[in-house]
Amino acid sequence: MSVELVNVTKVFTDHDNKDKEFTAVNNVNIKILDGEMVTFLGPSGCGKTTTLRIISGFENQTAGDVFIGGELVNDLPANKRDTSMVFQSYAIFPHLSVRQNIGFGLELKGMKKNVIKEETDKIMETMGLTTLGNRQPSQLSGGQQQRVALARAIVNKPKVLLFDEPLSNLDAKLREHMRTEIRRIQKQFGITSIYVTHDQSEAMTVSDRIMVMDKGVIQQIGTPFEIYSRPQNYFVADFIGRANFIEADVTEIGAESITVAVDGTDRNYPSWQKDLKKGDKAYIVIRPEGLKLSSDKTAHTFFSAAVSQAVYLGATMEYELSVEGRDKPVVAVSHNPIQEGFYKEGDRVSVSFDPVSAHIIPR
Ligand SMILES: Nc1ncnc2c1ncn2[C@@H]1O[C@H](COP(=O)(O)OP(=O)(O)OP(=O)(O)O)[C@@H](O)[C@H]1O
Repeated sequence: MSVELVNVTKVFTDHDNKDKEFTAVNNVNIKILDGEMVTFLGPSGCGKTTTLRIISGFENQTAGDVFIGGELVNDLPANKRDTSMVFQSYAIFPHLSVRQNIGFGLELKGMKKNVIKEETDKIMETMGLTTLGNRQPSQLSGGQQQRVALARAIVNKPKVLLFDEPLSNLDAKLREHMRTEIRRIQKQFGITSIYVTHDQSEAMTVSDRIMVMDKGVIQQIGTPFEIYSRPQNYFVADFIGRANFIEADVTEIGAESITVAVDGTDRNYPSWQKDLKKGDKAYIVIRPEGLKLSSDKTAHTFFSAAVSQAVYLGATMEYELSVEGRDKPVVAVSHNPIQEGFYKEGDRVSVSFDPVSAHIIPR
């Protein structure tokens, strides 16, 4: 079932000072398609949880409309919206067994005992909980508890699943495992899902599309590829992953490429933010893995640099490079250091990159 927000705004008023207002969500517009999984991503306080709570009905918007399955739900209370929320604190009942926890919602609905058993068995099998049915929550690991919470949400067959930072209480390894699990189950059931996180790699793993927010405002909505490789603006490029920003000026815009000049030298790039016009100030955004290092001084280079830090991480080698005339160091990552060679602190290197790895944004 689709979920649509039209011009949704939330203004909080300070309890002690009624004149003081704070806009937590500012004119948000998004349509989430049936069966799609969309993540709201952004720094703490950007308004992602408030937006989710507005969809669930736990919070009322100040202005704008919320549609679920094409139906206007502004005046529908949370329990009538056919959404189900999975929280970071699992909110499973400590005094009920796993099986009772999962079947709880079905019992509330007054379903027959044998149907409840059937439905509960099915979901427990899908979620790998079959052998844990009689355990109490206190006898479960964090990951198992989270799986019970998820099973309990899914067994009710909600039209929309809402996830509020569901994995933030788990350790790193379990988080990685659970996010692929959540994605697998979401796809299997085809449930429209909205997921809130401040963890980028979690967002990249679980999402069809990501909505990046800052200060209540949408910065970009796009696939993980678009968000990472084709950021709309400086905020998105800087917030998602790591990026190097090279100051440039737009000298020409063609059908297939943009020409920008760095220190007076023109070069063409195939990918750019389409609001840019000739004469605009721009940044070339280049991710650390897009940079190629070489010790060959005669190689075609973008700039030459000195290695100021070299960190070996096993799978990758990370470099911090200092470039004359630049205050900020340039960051480069080699994903195959054994083949590409190791550089050590103090080495001089030539730095180049393929224009396809770069993206041009407004400055
Ligand atoms: N009930 C409230 N009254 C006043 N201000 C609120 C209320 N709830 C949230 N806010 C403010 O609205 C802003 C957005 O909050 P929200 O919880 O949506 O952010 P978030 O992006 O989910 O952040 P986090 O990742 O820290 O949870 C914050 O500045 C928060 O302090």
